[in-house]
Amino acid sequence: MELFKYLEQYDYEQVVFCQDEQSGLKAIIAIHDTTLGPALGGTRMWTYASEEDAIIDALRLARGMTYKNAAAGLNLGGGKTVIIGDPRKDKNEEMFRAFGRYIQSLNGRYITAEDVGTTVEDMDIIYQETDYVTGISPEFGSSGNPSPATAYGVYRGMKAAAKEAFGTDSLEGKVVAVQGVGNVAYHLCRHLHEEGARLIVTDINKEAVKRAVDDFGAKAVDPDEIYSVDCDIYAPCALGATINDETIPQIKAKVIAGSANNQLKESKHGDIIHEKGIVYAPDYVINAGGVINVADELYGYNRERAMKKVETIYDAIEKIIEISRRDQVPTYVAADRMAEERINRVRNSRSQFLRNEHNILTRK
Ligand SMILES: NC(=O)C1=CN([C@@H]2O[C@H](COP(=O)(O)OP(=O)(O)OC[C@H]3O[C@@H](n4cnc5c(N)ncnc54)[C@H](O)[C@@H]3O)[C@@H](O)[C@H]2O)C=CC1
Ligand SMILES: CC(C)CC(=O)C(=O)O
Repeated sequence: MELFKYLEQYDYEQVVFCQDEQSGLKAIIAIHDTTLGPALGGTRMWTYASEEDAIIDALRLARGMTYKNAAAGLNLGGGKTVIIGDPRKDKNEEMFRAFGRYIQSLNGRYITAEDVGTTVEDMDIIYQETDYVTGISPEFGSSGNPSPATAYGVYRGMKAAAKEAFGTDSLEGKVVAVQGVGNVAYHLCRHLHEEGARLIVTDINKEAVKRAVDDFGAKAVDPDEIYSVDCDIYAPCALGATINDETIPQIKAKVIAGSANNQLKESKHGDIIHEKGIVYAPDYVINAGGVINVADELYGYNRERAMKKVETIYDAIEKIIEISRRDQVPTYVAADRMAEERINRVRNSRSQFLRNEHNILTRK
């Protein structure tokens, strides 16, 4: 791939390749934009088919964080890490310590947290080497696992999208097809079950499926079947790019609302679902609960304050739907506009000669 051409196209600031032979660490830290503040975004550990796939994933996820943090009103920029490896087999303490030292070397330009394949325990190890990590154990005064907060935000955003599609935000009796019932979606299923929604679930991990079936009476289907099931709402909660040329013709849902990052394979897929009349809750707006929660740590964590802000994801989705209607654009375009307007306002108001050196990391 022509890396610099790609970096230029979306104006990335920095990419750091981290290698530690002894522990097996191979990681890519991508920092997209720090206009609003230090780049905050989680660390994903995954087995990629190629190094190029890993780089592209890191870059796409980092850019998504710039938009997510901006749209959520956080004073944070966008970044993300991917560690190449199998989270079930390749993790070790030295790897996360080595990674922590790389984060420390960036001096606060990048702050990490959990993502797919990493846990609170991994963040605790990183914390041995750097202060620039969130989502560590509550014993350290931190917010712990961000997934329940993410799930609550998705639940709130799903209700707002349902109101647009069905005329009511009640999810009682609605059929929700959930793809991937991992950390976030398990908690999402709990909220939906408590409200009386009916669940259809799938996962490549059989234990995760069994837990949702046992705990919430969900119906299980094979991974390939989830797109075509009869449902009101499709909730993509696994990996990205599941809204694409192959899946769109199969989807019967009137709402797409889930936690996965980068759900649209390409922008054109956002246009296609809009033309089909599907209400799409833009991924980085609806799944901002986790980052809102961990970002609160930077001011001294207060769960009540954090969750109050997570609740407002309902209003954010309502606002985006309103802009989409008013400007006759798909919801993903409306969300991008909202995020870009905020970044540009701040960028333009910054003087070259009066830089603010204030560091929001009060823990330092
Ligand atoms: N954990 C968090 O707080 C946040 C997570 N997200 C995003 O939400 C999504 C889920 O995150 P987590 O729940 O933390 O991850 P997770 O790893 O706990 O859950 C993902 C689940 O998807 C399953 N899966 C993977 N590929 C699949 C496929 N092709 N078909 C069906 N199931 C499949 C996995 O087996 C796993 O159970 C990810 O895209 C993540 O980036 C976004 C914001 C915050
Ligand atoms: C898991 C979060 C704390 C941050 C993040 O990386 C995300 O929202 O995707």
